[in-house]
Amino acid sequence: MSVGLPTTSTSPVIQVIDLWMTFPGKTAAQPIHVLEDVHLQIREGEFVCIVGPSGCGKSTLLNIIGGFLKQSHGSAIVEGKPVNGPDPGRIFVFQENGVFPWLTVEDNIGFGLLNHPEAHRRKQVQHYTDMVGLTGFEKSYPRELSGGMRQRVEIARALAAEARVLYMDEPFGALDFLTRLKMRADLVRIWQEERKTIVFVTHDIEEAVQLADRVLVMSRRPATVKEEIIVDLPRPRDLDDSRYLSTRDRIFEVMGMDIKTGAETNV
Ligand SMILES: Nc1ncnc2c1ncn2[C@@H]1O[C@H](COP(=O)(O)OP(=O)(O)OP(=O)(O)O)[C@@H](O)[C@H]1O
Repeated sequence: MSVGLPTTSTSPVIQVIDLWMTFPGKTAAQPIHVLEDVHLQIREGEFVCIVGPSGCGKSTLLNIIGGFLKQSHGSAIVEGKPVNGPDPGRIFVFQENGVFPWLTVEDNIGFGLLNHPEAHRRKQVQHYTDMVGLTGFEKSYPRELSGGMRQRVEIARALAAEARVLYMDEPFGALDFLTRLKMRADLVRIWQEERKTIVFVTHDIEEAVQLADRVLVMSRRPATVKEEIIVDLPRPRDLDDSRYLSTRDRIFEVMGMDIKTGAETNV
């Protein structure tokens, strides 16, 4: 399925055309076909979540768009050019352990600005430290912070480095439930202030509906984009709103899961 842009959109910042990915298996006769015929477009400033069954290839797709893996076939075009390796303007935020343990919060956040004038660096660091709610912790080391605070450091570091695109792979996956809820709300606020393009991979369908402009639902492996669901709801989203709940239920349905029991259905 080809998924695209709302009709009012400008040209896409990310474009994936007929993308296939196969990993060599343990033997040449058993290659692992992961992605097949993936097409997608993401416009500047859009917040897109990718969901799908475990092991279907979500991280693989993100790693190809991010320049860490080379596809077997097809094109990944970002900011008008074929992806040919990572780019400092497009930053990954992973589940955990992305911060440098030997640097303080402020040095972590300012890490991408080492070549910039000191005054600019300090201003950026303070601005993003405040934005992610870490004011007062500038001199702390990561070991002195909670998991949620460490994720805030990572997000602030990406923003301070003036990333235009954020690739987020289960960034809140290691956090407890309440911290996840808080981080989601904060990420929405930050995205509304910054309007970066965000591509966010998650297992969590509720998280996707809470965050995204569009949710891309992938099929089982070899995966393609099975359906795109537009989440046209005002933010911050009311998790009891019937439209929120019906969007969530639709994604469960597309994924072939029974919302009440978690059992797979025959979709
Ligand atoms: N470098 C690799 N070499 C061989 N196989 C790989 C490699 N990377 C991923 N795979 C395989 O590709 C498939 C897709 O993996 P991927 O991590 O992209 O899925 P995912 O949807 O992100 O998974 P999850 O939801 O569990 O995080 C898996 O079967 C995995 O074992």
